[in-house]
Amino acid sequence: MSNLKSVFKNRKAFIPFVVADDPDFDTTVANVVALANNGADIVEIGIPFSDPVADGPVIQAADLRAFENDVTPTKIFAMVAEIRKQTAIPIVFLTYLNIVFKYGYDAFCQKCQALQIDGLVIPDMPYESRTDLAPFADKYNIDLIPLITPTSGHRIEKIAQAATGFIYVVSSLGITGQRDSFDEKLTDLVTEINKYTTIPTAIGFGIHTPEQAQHMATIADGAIIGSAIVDIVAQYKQDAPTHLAAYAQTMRQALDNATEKV
Ligand SMILES: O=P(O)(O)OC[C@@H](O)[C@@H](O)c1c[nH]c2ccccc12
Repeated sequence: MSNLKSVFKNRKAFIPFVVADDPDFDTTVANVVALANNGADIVEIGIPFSDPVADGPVIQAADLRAFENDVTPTKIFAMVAEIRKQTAIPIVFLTYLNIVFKYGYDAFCQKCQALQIDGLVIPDMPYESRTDLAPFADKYNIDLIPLITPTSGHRIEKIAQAATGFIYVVSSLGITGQRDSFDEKLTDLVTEINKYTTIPTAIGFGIHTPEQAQHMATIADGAIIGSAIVDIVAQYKQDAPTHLAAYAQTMRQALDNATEKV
């Protein structure tokens, strides 16, 4: 079984997202370790890209800070190597296809495997375009985590059936960032996905409070939290790890309180 899929067996998954090299190399390492030690089940590490079409202002600003530090995939692989000295937590990269293409599909996936990166989330790679990268992901046992959105419609069946690891359910249309309310139809979307697959689902986009996380975990198998985490990093900079630890514990508790509704 995919390492990622097995994460969801025992509890609702808490999946925080950080931007690599924001505010710096060492703090990124410390942030991931703090999240891992305080209730995260998978950490999503963002590899900044110059044209992040799906990202809202909070994550775009973090990308810019990382670019000021001359972030590159090579530097991020070195960060993960440091992280791996301290935690075995499952990690997925979130990035855009051009980053992987430029590094080389084979070399990138090989490097991921060497660092125990379990999956890739690539928001600008539609399901239909995954065929170039998929053979390399398969070769090195990397899950390509698909995104399903409220407008995926008739494509849901084939996306769900081909999925490995978990499915990233995008809560609402638009860009990343905090939201105050969510469409009631989200439950129907997850129910529809579950008709076609037993792969776990995690909901992301807009979740920032423990109450929202708990609600999402009654609908799906986990919650992905990005901008709220990146905001804490922006605010506390080198002191972020202790603040992230406290936030992670709150989210962990909220997810543990969730009971399955569907
Ligand atoms: O920031 P939010 O609203 O909590 O959403 C998660 C998100 O940040 C993370 O998964 C993500 C960062 N960049 C993305 C681009 C596309 C899809 C998802 C993402």
